[in-house]
Amino acid sequence: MTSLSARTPRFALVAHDARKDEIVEWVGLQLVPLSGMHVFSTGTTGSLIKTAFSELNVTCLKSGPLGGDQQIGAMICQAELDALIFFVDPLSPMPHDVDVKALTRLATVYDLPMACSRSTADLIVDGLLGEKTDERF
Ligand SMILES: O=C(CO)COP(=O)(O)O
Repeated sequence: MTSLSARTPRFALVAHDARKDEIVEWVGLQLVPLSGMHVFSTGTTGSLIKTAFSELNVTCLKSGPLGGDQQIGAMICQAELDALIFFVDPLSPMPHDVDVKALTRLATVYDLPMACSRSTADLIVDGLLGEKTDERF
């Protein structure tokens, strides 16, 4: 087993419009651990996070409806991510619903730690940075 310090954890952070304020707030609460990670994000979510926390290492992909969800899905297939934090809006129809479903499906297929809520996102951060029993690091 390699140690966590062997490489920087890579997190994808994504939120639908109704939950963008929530993900920015969550990032603020997890700023210390996230500072040691490489963050990938869909376009609009990533810009908001970058604006709020310029000290974070954030790579912005395409906006979700323009292919950003699919870019993150491709990263999952290529084992380029360690976790997906995806604050989904369960109450609104989405024009790119198929992309949303494909993304969560791929996270499941590849057994990638995925959180759609703050409490689970906290558990993932704690789990990945706590005592390591996970051979992915
Ligand atoms: O739509 C999204 C995820 O499905 C998020 O995309 P944005 O961060 O570009 O709004």
